[in-house]
Amino acid sequence: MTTPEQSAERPLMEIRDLKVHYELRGSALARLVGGEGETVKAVDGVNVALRKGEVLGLVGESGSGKTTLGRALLGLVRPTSGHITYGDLDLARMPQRQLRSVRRRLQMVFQDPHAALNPSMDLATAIGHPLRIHKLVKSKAEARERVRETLERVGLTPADQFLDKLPAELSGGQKQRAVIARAIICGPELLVADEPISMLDMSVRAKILELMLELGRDLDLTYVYITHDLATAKFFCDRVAIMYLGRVVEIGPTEEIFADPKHPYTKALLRAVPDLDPERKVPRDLPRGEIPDAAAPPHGCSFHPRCPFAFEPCGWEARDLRAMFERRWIRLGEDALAREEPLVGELTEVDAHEEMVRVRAGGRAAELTALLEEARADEPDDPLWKGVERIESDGGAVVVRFRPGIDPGLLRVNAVDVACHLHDPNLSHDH
Ligand SMILES: Nc1ncnc2c1ncn2[C@@H]1O[C@H](COP(=O)(O)OP(=O)(O)OP(=O)(O)O)[C@@H](O)[C@H]1O
Repeated sequence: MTTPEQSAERPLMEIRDLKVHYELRGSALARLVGGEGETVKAVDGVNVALRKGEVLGLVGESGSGKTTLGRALLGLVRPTSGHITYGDLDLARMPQRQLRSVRRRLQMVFQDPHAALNPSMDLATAIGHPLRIHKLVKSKAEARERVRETLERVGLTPADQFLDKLPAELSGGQKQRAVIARAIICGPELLVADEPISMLDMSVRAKILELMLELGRDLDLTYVYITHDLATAKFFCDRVAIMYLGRVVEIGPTEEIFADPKHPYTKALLRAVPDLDPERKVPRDLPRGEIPDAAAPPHGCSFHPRCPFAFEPCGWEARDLRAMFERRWIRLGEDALAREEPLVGELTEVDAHEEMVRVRAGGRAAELTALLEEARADEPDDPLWKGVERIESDGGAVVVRFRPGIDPGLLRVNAVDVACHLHDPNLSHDH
């Protein structure tokens, strides 16, 4: 059965299995010894259908891939694979030359209005520029008239007083209004707004968002709003997509995401709101660990090393065991480190994505096994232990085997799609 929502009109844009991977060349030394560069998976398999007229928020910590995804939607970044269907076109595969003509309909509002405007160009020239590029006006006078109307629309009034101004003569809020004017002057359908208010004074932030909402209604715009700030996402967005390491981990109506977040990462982000420090990008109470490196994302669910609810299928690997020891030594101090580190020395060098780890214990296999059991007894609730299937001796070595990890896909729960095994009725767990 299709719900009214599903049977609604065709999406404005459909993003399917989109990947943007960057090849890093690697250090000179690594290349000399034949090593390969790393690949940063900035966007790693995103599926989203953008509905006409909606405001979709892309929310996540720094490095989660929001900007890369937003830029890919406008053809400003070449995807590695996947599709971006816009009308009958696939923007992911279009040659740059053809993309240029589509870009009139797809515009971006940047974070820094000071950098977005050429300091030596007056507003009439700067805002009118796209009209001339896309040959939408016949004369300078016509362009000036269109700019005048657009300035009125964005609240830079009386427009005549702004036409000949230079950016330096404007306040931050006025500059962002000018940037918005330039973005809407060619009649776009989609605006990707990347942190459009984060560099503005607190006093003008709400006014800019209100202006964008008003323009959205009047001009039938669709917005992708990129932010790490959940408070503004709650105010501004119809739907929110929570991103983590290049993937959408939860997406749904803003109201439901805020009232009943399903992914442990979304829950952790929401606990950090309201926030007294708007500059802080990483929620203080996020579970252990930093956001991992996008060049070597964790196995299975990328969030599992930080997730307090992680369980058997979440993607345990050798690195998690090493991280457990690092936490243990921070907790127990120098003495434990001096005593235990030589025993698990090889383990601390393990970096691979391995579902098993073999540590040559140099004749001390029994001691190492005992240490692992001691660590488990000390912190039995550490989710890592759910992932450890077996610890066994093999000759002089100790082998730790992990349960096989499964990559979580998006599952529908109420009105929300969430990529988390906790919500998969086919996987047994005790939460
Ligand atoms: N041109 C590039 N070359 C290599 N890596 C890149 C490039 N652009 C982005 N990345 C990497 O891709 C990942 C995602 O970056 P992106 O800027 O999209 O994230 P973000 O969520 O927008 O972060 P922020 O909020 O800090 O802008 C990061 O690890 C980043 O370092």
